[in-house]
Amino acid sequence: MNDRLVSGSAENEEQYLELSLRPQRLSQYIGQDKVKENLDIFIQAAKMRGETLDHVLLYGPPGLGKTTLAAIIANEMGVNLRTTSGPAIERPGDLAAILTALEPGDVLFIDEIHRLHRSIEEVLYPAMEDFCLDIVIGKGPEARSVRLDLPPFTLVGATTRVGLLTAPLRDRFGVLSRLEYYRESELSEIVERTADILQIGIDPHASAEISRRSRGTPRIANRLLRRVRDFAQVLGKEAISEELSSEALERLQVDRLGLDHIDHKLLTGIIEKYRGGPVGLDTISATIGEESHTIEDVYEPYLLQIGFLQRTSRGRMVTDAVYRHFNLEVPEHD
Ligand SMILES: Nc1ncnc2c1ncn2[C@@H]1O[C@H](COP(=O)(O)OP(=O)(O)OP(=O)(O)O)[C@@H](O)[C@H]1O
Ligand SMILES: [Mg+2]
Repeated sequence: MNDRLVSGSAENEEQYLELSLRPQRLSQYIGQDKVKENLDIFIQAAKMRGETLDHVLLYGPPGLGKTTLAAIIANEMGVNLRTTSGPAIERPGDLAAILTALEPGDVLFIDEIHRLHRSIEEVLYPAMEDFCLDIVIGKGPEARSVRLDLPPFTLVGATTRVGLLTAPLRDRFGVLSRLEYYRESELSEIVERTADILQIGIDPHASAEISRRSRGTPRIANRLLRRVRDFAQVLGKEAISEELSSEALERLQVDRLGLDHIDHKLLTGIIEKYRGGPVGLDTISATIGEESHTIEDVYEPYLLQIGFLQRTSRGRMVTDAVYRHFNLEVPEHD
């Protein structure tokens, strides 16, 4: 799935590139206006009171800027950012070690927080609520619990699957921010900003075209831009013209809505084999050979967002828009 050009997740080498592309301040963070306005107020208020910022949960599809925002929060608060992730914390002791090493006010970023083990979550509850740790020393009848004070800190959690978070954990976040897919105009701004950093010129029509094909996702926009830049470089061009970008995007086989061969397989599969649906997720999964949870987390959200798929109680259905997109005759409805 990671060799997919329009995948929202980051490939390995990409993670390094992204570091240099990440905006550092809230004012440079494009789009997500509501999330930004709220955070701005909460950050200012916390700073005025000289307190730490309340715990923040960021959720939404991959590549929309959760990690970026976590770093911005730390920057704006003027504190250190400590980064870890749900799967990286294997034992309660690992988390205890991280928490006791924090300095007052620090931001602790836990990526993929839905993957934290339950026993580790329980360590987190008193830490988030009362800034303390309850540790058990010894075993059996000798065992006793010791309470350790922690410095006040801000937990920033990120997840693509907020539904998997337990209620007690979710309830301990004071700020819940849902990131949305970006508008085309916002993506164009992001593409132009990135082109600037990469020191290549770009025609506004070209950045608009890249944005249209980026599934509302900055990571994909930046990735398509880099691939288009490769074409420009090889052809010895100093700027990306409209013509060059359309030709390059055509060759990259990302269609005009940013759909690739897997989306095509999924959508035409439902049309050809199940007359447009409804059809169950597991059946789709077997038909196209992708795991159900991958379909649910990775492929489906954007197709739902653009109104190409509908979720019904009896399964998934394609909409008329899909038939039109593939130049197929729209079936009659009764
Ligand atoms: N609002 C934004 N303005 C400018 N660039 C952005 C914005 N949001 C994201 N980006 C760029 O998109 C890329 C991906 O963002 P980021 O890594 O923060 O996404 P993410 O939500 O953490 O993804 P994942 O769920 O895979 O962890 C980064 O290179 C970042 O520079
Ligand atoms: Mg991230």
